[in-house]
Formats: sequence, structure tokens, C-alpha cells
Amino acid sequence: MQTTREDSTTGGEPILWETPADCAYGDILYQHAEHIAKITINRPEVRNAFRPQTVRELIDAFHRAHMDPEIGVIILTGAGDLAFCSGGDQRIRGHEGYKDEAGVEHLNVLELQRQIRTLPKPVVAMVAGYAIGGGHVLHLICDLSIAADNARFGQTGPKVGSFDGGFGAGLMARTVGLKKAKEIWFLCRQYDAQEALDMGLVNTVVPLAELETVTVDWCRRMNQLSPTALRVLKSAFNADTDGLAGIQELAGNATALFYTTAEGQEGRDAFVQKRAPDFQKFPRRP
Ligand SMILES: CC(C)(COP(=O)(O)OP(=O)(O)OC[C@H]1O[C@@H](n2cnc3c(N)ncnc32)[C@H](O)[C@@H]1OP(=O)(O)O)[C@@H](O)C(=O)NCCC(=O)NCCSC(=O)c1cc(O)c2ccccc2c1O
Repeated sequence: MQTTREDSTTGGEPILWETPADCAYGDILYQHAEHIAKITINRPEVRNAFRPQTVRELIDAFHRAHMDPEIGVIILTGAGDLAFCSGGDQRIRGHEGYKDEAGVEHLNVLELQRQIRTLPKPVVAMVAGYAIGGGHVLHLICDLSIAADNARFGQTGPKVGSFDGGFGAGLMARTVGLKKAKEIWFLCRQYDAQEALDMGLVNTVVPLAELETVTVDWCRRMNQLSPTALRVLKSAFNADTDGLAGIQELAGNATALFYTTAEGQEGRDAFVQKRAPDFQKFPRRP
């Protein structure tokens, strides 16, 4: 197994995760340290399969990390070494989706997928063991994927009577190429970490024992870089795939940056001061 190990500029010192006092989740864990949030699907008895409650809590945790100005990068992972996530919990699958506590059926993971793509901070999938089905799509949606050498990847939809024709198909094709994406979905094979690396499905493969150290090292590196540059780049990478919604994200960043300029503020100030705006003092840049 070939492993890729970057030179570390962040030292590889152990990270001391803390759980905020007001985090009361049942299916997931939320921890943070050093401007990094770590969100863990904590259902190892079912290979970290998700149910509506799991997805609801993940949405809440990602929102928390999104809104926390102390957080620069987010890690998504699964509890234990055996699985990142095995997709939707098949035991509670009803006629139209996955049944919640009240018996209402959902496909709320689609909302989570959109949230991970649009939140303006890098999200890193830290994958040990299986990333399968809807769990495979979750790692695909993340900006970067770091795989342990025991990781296994694949889609099972056509085998278990499901499919993800959204990002699960389209983003997969953009990531690994159309032929390979069709192979992944049409054959429902599993791929080991090296095969995933070879097809561009993950960024690097590391020994299981080093998975968190390397992931944290990558996060520390990103946290040393310009948060605005990373934010705008993330929306730029998504813009064409996500159509007008993608352009909206990219354009929202342009608007936010424009608000910080004297030119943008002149318009606001003129309105508040009930006077005509004076835009003549601003250059018409080439
Ligand atoms: C993941 C596996 C390959 C692991 O195999 P292994 O041999 O290591 O372990 P076991 O098979 O013995 O599993 C241990 C234990 O966990 C239970 N379990 C595993 N996965 C699930 C699951 N997804 N749901 C419920 N339970 C699960 C398993 O039954 C065992 O329990 P025991 O009580 O018997 O000990 C292998 O487990 C596997 O292939 N799992 C199924 C993977 C799968 O098919 N996932 C669902 C794909 S469909 C999907 O995820 C999906 C979800 C959505 O929300 C969508 C929304 C919109 C569009 C599409 C969606 C979509 O496709």
C-alpha cells in the first residue's frame, strides 16, 4: 500500500478535543480545538448508518460550526475504525424515506449535502473503514477526503433499491470521470483506499494509526491560510456545478467583500444621512 505523507509544518502535536457544555446530541459527537470542529457520527453498532435524528443533529452541528467565528475548518468522521458511514439506516426505511421518531419519512440527508457544500469553510472527510451508499456520497460532498489504509468505498443503491441521482451521480462523475462513476453505480463494487486514491476519489491515504494526526495537520495548515481566500475558492469550485445557486454563493462573497469598501459604504451612508451618494471619488479601475 502506497501512502502519501506530507511534510508537516504544524508539528503533529496531539490535539486536545473539547466538547462544548451545551452539546447534547444522541447520535453524533461535536468537539472542537484549535479552530477546528470535529463532527463524529456515533452509531458504530450499525457502521454509523444515519437515521433522520442523526441527520437532524448533523445539520445542527454543521450550522454551529458554520456560525462559530472561532472555527475555520470542519472534520466529518465516523466513530471507531470500522466505518465512516454506511448510509441510510435500512432498518427504518419506509415507503418514501427513513422514518423518524414520529413515523414521518424523510430524505433529509439531501439537505445536509447542500449544507456541507454551501457552508463557507473547508470540510474534510476523515475516513476509516467503510464509506458506503449515502455515507459514500457524504465523503464525496466534503471538500477533501483523507482515507485510512483500511478504508473501503462504494455505492449500493441499485442493490438495496435506492439511488442518488443528484450529487451522488453528477458530482461523482465530475470527480472520477463519467465512465468510472457509471461503473461505481452500475456494478456496486467496493474499492480499497489505494483504488480510491488512483481514481481521484480521495486526496491521500495514510496508515490507520496516523489518520487523525494527518487530518489535523491538514486542518492546521488550512487554518494558517487566508479564510477569505478559502471561502471564495470553495464557492468558486462549486459555482458551475451548482448552477445559479452556485453563482449566488460566489456572488454573495463578492457582495460581502464590496460591503467592506469605502465605495460600498458610501451608498449606505448617503441613504442613512439622507443625501445624494458621491461615487465620483472612486476610481474606474481598468
Ligand atoms: C457497511 C457494510 C459493508 C459493513 O459490512 P460488515 O461485514 O463490516 O458489517 P455488517 O454487515 O455485519 O454490519 C454490522 C451491523 O451493522 C448493520 N448495518 C450496517 N449497515 C447498515 C445500514 N446502512 N443500515 C442499518 N444497519 C446497518 C448490520 O445490519 C449489522 O447489524 P447486526 O445487528 O446484524 O449486527 C455492510 O453492513 C453494508 O453493506 N451495509 C449496507 C450499506 C447500504 O446499503 N446502505 C444504504 C444505501 S442507500 C442510502 O444510503 C441512501 C440514503 C439516503 O438518505 C438517500 C437519499 C436520497 C437519495 C438516495 C439515498 C441513499 O441511497
